[in-house]
Amino acid sequence: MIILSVLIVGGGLSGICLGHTLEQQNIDFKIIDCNQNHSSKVAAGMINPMTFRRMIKSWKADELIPFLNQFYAQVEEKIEEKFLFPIRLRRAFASEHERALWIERLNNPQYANFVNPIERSETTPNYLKDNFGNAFISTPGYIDAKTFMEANHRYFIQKDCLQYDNFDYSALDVENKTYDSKAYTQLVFAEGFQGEDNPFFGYLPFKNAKGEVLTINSSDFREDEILNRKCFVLPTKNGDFKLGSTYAWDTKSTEPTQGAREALLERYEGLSTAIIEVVGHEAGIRPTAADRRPMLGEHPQYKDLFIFNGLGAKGYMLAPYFADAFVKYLMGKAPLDKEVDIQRFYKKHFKK
Ligand SMILES: Cc1cc2nc3c(=O)[nH]c(=O)nc-3n(C[C@H](O)[C@H](O)[C@H](O)COP(=O)(O)OP(=O)(O)OC[C@H]3O[C@@H](n4cnc5c(N)ncnc54)[C@H](O)[C@@H]3O)c2cc1C
Repeated sequence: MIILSVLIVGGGLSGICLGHTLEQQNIDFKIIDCNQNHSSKVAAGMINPMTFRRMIKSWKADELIPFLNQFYAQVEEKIEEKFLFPIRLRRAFASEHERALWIERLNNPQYANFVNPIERSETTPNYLKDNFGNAFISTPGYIDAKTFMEANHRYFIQKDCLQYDNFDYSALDVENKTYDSKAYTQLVFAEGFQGEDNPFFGYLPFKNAKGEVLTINSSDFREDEILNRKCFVLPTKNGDFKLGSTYAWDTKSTEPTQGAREALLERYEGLSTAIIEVVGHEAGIRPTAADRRPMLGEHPQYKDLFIFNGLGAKGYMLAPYFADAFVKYLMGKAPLDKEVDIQRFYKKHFKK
């Protein structure tokens, strides 16, 4: 039997999903988190299985969706908190071309789980600027990110599996596998965008993307659907709505900006006529790899030193599935998918 004691640095979505997966396998673990989250907590938490640009399924959607449905339902039951809200996603087509692609997907059985017939005007909200038609995407809905984070932190703190602290690299002895003089068997860095400053993994091609989201009020919006075209309007359990989101690269600032606020409101004006009031504005940074695939795996020189990062813009969709794959890999049960394994970057950075 393998006895592991895993130290996880970072208690965002990645650290939490790893924690639950390790707990399921009866593996001892501890999460250290500095309690300053700038991604998982501000995320809209939308699960969107389509990539609209080319109107295709997003990467691995067929495997990820059933997995996350089961995973989040189990976590909700375990921690006694509801955070996954099933709701449909209405796509307002951006062009005739997009509408035509949608009709092609409707005739393709491989898309049967995700696409639905084009909506009639009677079922379309009157506030939608509906130039090319619209249709629903079947999705599990959205995760209320703040509830998810707070409830999971409470759960792991109460189990003594999470402590708030800044990870001190100078207290790490990678040769003897100790941190702060305490032994671990494996160490996983799940630090989100701050991973690019990690002294062991900072060489990886991070291409982090800042994102901003507004919280808005409106008495007009339907509360039973997410609306999407160039921006999204997502109802929350508190009765307000999230309007998001922007992308900006090459910045480490987590401050909201006037420019992003204006950009979101301009996109909103192209989507809907409903009167809105802005009541909040948040920013965060999506930890993203240059090739937009997760970055998972072991350091090429230091054994038992791992990274779990790069979940990008669809973390809530990817994390459950890849936490499971990663724990199997830690236990020596299965190799990592080559597309996510950081070995894909070794050649460039390390000679044999
Ligand atoms: C505006 C915005 C909107 C988004 N919308 C969606 C969406 O709708 N759907 C979706 O699926 N995804 C969305 N995402 C993406 C999603 O939020 C990310 O993929 C995911 O949160 C990444 O989680 P993570 O745990 O890897 O990183 P993080 O959430 O950044 O967590 C890393 C954690 O590590 C801790 N940490 C870092 N360094 C240290 C250290 N040295 N010591 C101790 N602790 C440390 C930090 O405090 C933090 O808590 C969005 C992101 C943003 C910014």
